[in-house]
Amino acid sequence: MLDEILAGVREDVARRQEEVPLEQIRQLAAAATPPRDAYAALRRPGVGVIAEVKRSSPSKGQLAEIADPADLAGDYAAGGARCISVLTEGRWFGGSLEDLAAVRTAVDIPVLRKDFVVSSYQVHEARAHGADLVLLIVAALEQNVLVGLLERIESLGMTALVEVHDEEEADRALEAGARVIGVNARNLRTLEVDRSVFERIAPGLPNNVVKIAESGVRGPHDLIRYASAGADAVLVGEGLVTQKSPREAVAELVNAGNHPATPRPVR
Ligand SMILES: O=P(O)(O)OC[C@@H](O)[C@@H](O)c1c[nH]c2ccccc12
Repeated sequence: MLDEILAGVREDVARRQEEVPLEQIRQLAAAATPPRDAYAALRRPGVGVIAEVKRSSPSKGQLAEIADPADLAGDYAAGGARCISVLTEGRWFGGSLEDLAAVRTAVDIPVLRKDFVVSSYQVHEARAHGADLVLLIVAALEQNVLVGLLERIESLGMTALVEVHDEEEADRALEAGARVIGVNARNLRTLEVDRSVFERIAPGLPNNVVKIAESGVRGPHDLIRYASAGADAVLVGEGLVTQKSPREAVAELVNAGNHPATPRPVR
């Protein structure tokens, strides 16, 4: 699955780059409104909620229409989300860079560009559309490319969220210098969800690394389970976009994350 998605992404990037060349997107990135400090936001006390704008997924097809992503993001922020994640991949997830830009102007919290980033062009593009955080998927990148992209993201003042799915990838993320690591419970090759992956990997990560549990959060009890294993934040898509009131659904998770009985990471 991952390889098929990546092939489409490379085609789409090449097409966009023909229209807006690298030099131009660099200038747009340099002129963009300054990045917000996502690292600081994610280190605040309590388990944070990163709420995702996600229309479709390769495993489930369409999840929600989301006619107005800015509106949804506003609801997430009102519910107490720490950051907003915006899927910008179009073919499988139904997202776009326009969604990212619209969300960024609608909220005052950090915004993640969630995509399959394989080139520095996409990093500048992320910044040009307002991103504060950029996802890097270790399974999709050679080590030297991972290192280069991570440095590029941080040098533009953004934060890299480095996604892993097993111990070997976690070691590669640390070696690359990641300070925010996301453990995806979903295997991007098979699309299967295994919530125990976070419990296996998180205890091996250093205290100063921000740990994010990604995928499979259906409600407060999954958040508490991830928190017990050391999560600083959870990243939630399907479990929010399919709710009648996404704002209340976020608020419920945020309340669970702030509850005195909910474990919090030691540092
Ligand atoms: O909808 P869920 O199960 O709450 O998952 C959200 C998020 O973790 C998922 O969208 C995701 C995690 N890593 C990714 C990488 C690419 C695309 C999507 C993702």
